Amino acid sequence: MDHFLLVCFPVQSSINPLLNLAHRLVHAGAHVTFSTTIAAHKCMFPASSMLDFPLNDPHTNRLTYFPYSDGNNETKQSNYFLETRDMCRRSLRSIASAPSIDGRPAITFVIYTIVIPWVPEVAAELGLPMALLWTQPATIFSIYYHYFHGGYKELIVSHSDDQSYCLQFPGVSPISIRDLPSYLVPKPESDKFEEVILGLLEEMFLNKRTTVGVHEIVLVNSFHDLEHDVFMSIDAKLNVIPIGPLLPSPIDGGILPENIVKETNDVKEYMEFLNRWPANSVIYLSFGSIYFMKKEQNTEFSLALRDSGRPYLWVVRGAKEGVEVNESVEKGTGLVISWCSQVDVLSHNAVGCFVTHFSWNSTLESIASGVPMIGLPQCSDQPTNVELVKGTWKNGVKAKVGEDGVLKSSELCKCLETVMGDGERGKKIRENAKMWKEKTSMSVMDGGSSDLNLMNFIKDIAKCKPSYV
Ligand SMILES: O=c1ccn([C@@H]2O[C@H](COP(=O)(O)OP(=O)(O)O[C@H]3O[C@H](CO)[C@@H](O)[C@H](O)[C@H]3O)[C@@H](O)[C@H]2O)c(=O)[nH]1
Repeated sequence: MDHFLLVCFPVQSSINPLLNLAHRLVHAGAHVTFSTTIAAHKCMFPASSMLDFPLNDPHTNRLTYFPYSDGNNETKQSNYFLETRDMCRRSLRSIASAPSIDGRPAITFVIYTIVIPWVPEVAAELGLPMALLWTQPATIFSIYYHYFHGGYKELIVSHSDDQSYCLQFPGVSPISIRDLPSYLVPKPESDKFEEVILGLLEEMFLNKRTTVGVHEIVLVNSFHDLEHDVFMSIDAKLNVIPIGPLLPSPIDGGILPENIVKETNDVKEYMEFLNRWPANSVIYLSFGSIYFMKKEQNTEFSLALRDSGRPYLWVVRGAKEGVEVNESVEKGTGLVISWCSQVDVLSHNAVGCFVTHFSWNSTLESIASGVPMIGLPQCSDQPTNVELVKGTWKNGVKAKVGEDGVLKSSELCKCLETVMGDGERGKKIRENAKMWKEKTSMSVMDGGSSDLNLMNFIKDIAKCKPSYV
């Protein structure tokens, strides 16, 4: 049986799906070593010290946590993009090339998440086969792929004055330039952060030694029915395999380690809050693990929540600027918390709507729970994801943001009424959400398309001759 080394970019949105994949591989009988930075590892296991490496999972003897060092072992804020690359590479090489890890066989296969292109370099140096875990929709993969390989870059640049210009990517509904992943949209002023990310993506898509470059295996956190046309249109030699959704929940009886974001709330408090409300009545607001909404936006949210008259659970990370403790909170109809187990919240039947920024894990988790969405995309893949929700899956709406970039309370109230109210559109959206929930569970059940794909991937690794649906 193979021993997989799973390597992760140190953010919640990469750790959650990769950790779920680790559990699935273990469930299938494989050995797994899970590796992220030491700083992120310490957040996952606050009680352990550096001397604990490698750390065995308490629930299975086939899963080990063995972090790599990026030279900054105390904070996950390090600049892990460029400066620390050599350090990461050296540290990972010593893990990947160890003759055995804690008495287990040596590593035989490497799986890595996006924006860490030095991982496939290490795997290639050591002669280890590898796969990329793409943690965004297949649609986004296809768009980037054709941007770098199919002449779309030139097309976008030549139409940079007209962001309503429509592009047709294979398998993707026509999409205007403004709705593309934000890193691809030409901007009047350069944005250093976006340029760095785009550079890393370009490296990954063009480097012949990486998975995407040598046309090996790309595992996607999505499922066949959700993005059927895209999966059918992607070049077969790429071996793009849907195995999702990879949701942050234990599947082998184990308990997942704590979230890397340290802010935690008393689980009992918010679950008890949800228990008090009837089915589909509560608005849940949360914006992932990276973005902070500005004060003006939180003020508008506070007003909308008060005016909507509906109960709500609102996750506000960090300072609660602009979050007004209004009447609703005093009356006990609203709860503002710093963090929650989102999958548990979304699968609670009291939750009737998710106000989100359409990051991919949140979107998939909402789809899997059958919860309709309202959203205000911020950047990255989010502007494209919202088009899929609104136009293709029809299980949510995009809120209209004002010219100052703020979603006004009146507009949010309108969206809430559309999605949660008695109108025909809301009914249709809720029906679609339910339909996608069923399709999701069919894809991951024993014998479902994602389940079969993962099992075939595991079986075929040795043969290197995959056959997937
Ligand atoms: O209170 C909370 C808030 C979040 N989460 C979890 O944290 C993860 C957050 O991931 P995601 O929803 O994808 O949000 P971001 O952290 O914003 O995701 C980044 O990474 C994603 C995957 O690459 C991209 O789609 C996004 O655009 C990018 O912002 C999810 O699994 C959530 O369930 C919780 O458990 N509790």
